[in-house]
Amino acid sequence: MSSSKWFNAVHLLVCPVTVLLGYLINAYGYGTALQATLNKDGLVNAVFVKKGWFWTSLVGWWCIIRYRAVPGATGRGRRRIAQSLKRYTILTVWWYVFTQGIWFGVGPIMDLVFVYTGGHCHYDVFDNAGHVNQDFQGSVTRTQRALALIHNVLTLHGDDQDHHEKKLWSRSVGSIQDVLQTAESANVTASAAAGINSFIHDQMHRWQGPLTTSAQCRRFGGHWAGGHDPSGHVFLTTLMCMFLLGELRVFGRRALAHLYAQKWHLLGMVTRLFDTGPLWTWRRCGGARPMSCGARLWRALVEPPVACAAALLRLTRCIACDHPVVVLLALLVTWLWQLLLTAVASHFHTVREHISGLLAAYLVTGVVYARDAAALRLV
Ligand SMILES: CCCCC/C=C\C/C=C\C/C=C\C/C=C\CCCC(=O)SCCNC(=O)CCNC(=O)[C@H](O)C(C)(C)COP(=O)(O)OP(=O)(O)OC[C@H]1O[C@@H](n2cnc3c(N)ncnc32)[C@H](O)[C@@H]1OP(=O)(O)O
Repeated sequence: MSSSKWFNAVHLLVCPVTVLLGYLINAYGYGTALQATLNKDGLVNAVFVKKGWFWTSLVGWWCIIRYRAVPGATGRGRRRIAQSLKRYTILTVWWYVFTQGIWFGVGPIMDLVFVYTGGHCHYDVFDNAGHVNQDFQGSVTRTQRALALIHNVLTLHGDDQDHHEKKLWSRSVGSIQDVLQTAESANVTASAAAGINSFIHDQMHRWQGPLTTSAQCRRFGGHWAGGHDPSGHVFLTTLMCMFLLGELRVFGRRALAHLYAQKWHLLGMVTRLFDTGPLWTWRRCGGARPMSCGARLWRALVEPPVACAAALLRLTRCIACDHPVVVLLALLVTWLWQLLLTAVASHFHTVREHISGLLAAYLVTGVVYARDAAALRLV
């Protein structure tokens, strides 16, 4: 099988296989340990994955420009960049309309599918036993944050309640206050729980509405539940992996050849990072002309971190400027790892919601790169 066919196979299969692997990990009972490493509010998810199209755009375009065809072939180089820009623009528009919004005031496709299949922004704060509903926000931190927000909105509109609502209003505010102060279950009876939930739901939709997208619902402390919710994470990680692998086809050979040609230079830069241990330096200070104790301590304890920082800076600059394909591959591995975690985290989404997120990204990127396959094969 030629390398081009291999690459084609990897490009087409890596995302579906990663999702399938996640399901197999769950099926064989190893999912719990992996799910424990998952943090919705963690740095990787909040800063990288959720803003992943920005990072993917940045690194992808830097590689496309850095590894563009040799200056001599300007016509072909310009044509390739124009083709990459066309593919990138299609995928960026698709990313936007599927996850961010179709138009001003119109939610993204993933939320429209959800709403039209019966989904809603719920406020089931208390369960039938009068405790805070565990499924309401999924974590204590998020629940506390959501309840504080609901409490502020109810307090702000306390005077807007008519006589009948006043009683419900004070009971709702009181119950939420109990939970916020004691972080335990409020003294809400089962019969009262449903009434309080429905009152909070109506108030939040009245004062903070319309809550018709997952972003608005999340922002105003609601729980996005009840419809078919295509997984935005599966969609986004698949779209990013398919884009990076697709463009790697354009410059991958040249980038990896350049990396291979400088392998010893890079290896030397990496080993120099570790060549600064204090004991190693202390031994070297012995030598023919033994140094004073103070001078040896300076050489052993102060110079090594400085030398290590300088070596790290040189290596970072070399990779970022001369071998950005290393950063692209690191991003690719990160997105695939996050895709695996999302597939393993069965409590976030059903399999069908994963599959709809996957297909939404996969079909568009498949068509975009299949259309350019002939041009890409010649690269
Ligand atoms: C044309 C120019 C050419 C030249 C370009 C040159 C250079 C380019 C340089 C720069 C680029 C400039 C322009 C490029 C164009 C565009 C730039 C893009 C800018 C951005 O990019 S600006 C980002 C704005 N956008 C946000 O700021 C985030 C908004 N948000 C979302 O867009 C969604 O969020 C999404 C889609 C990320 C996920 O959608 P979703 O929420 O539906 O996800 P899903 O339902 O699957 O997950 C259910 C729950 O499980 C949790 N979960 C699942 N898997 C998990 C895992 N593995 N680890 C931890 N938690 C996980 C989730 O965190 C979630 O929990 P929760 O939502 O409560 O956190």
